[in-house]
Amino acid sequence: MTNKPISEQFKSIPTTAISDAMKGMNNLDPSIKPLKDTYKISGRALTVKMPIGDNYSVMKALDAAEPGDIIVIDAKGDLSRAVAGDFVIGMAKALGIAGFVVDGAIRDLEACKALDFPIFCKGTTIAAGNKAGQGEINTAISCGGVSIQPGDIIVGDCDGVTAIPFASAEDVLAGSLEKLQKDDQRAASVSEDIAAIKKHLKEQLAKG
Ligand SMILES: O=C([O-])CC(=O)C(=O)O
Repeated sequence: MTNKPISEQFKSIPTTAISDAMKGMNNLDPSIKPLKDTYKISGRALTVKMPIGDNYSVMKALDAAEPGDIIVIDAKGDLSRAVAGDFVIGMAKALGIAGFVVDGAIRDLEACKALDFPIFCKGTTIAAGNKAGQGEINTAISCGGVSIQPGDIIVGDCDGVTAIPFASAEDVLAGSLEKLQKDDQRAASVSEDIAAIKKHLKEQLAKG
């Protein structure tokens, strides 16, 4: 047994195994991708709901965040205004925030990559957001087509981002570990043995 918080126990598990354990139900839209393939995040969601183009509430989120939180932003899929650039991301990194997941865009791509802070987003843009004072933090949001509650567990890697409702985290963890073990057994059962591969394919095709 481990004493690690459950949100950290997902860090070594690929999103694909977590997705399989949840039957693919809570994966964010695949257009939300890491800026670098090496990024892997796992932590509790601090949610942000912002009107298109107004990133005031992202500042509120930075102010409220605890180290290890993942800022998950419902930016309504807008790609015309950035929710953050290298200045905001630099502050997030210094505060110990574990990552940004955005249904929208960031800017200052080169500088953001140089900060080596895990950002998962739909794209990049040039224009900054306004800070008009609207938006909410820590309320239920929809990000990338998935409902996310504050405190849900967010896991992201090179394949994308998935959200685990906190109440089902123990079950999903057990299901993901079981799936990983099955995947290993399946791979070992065929290895590079052509006869074993043919047998496996025959069994799969017989199910069709
Ligand atoms: O301040 C902003 O809203 C976006 C920005 O340019 C930065 O974070 O560098």
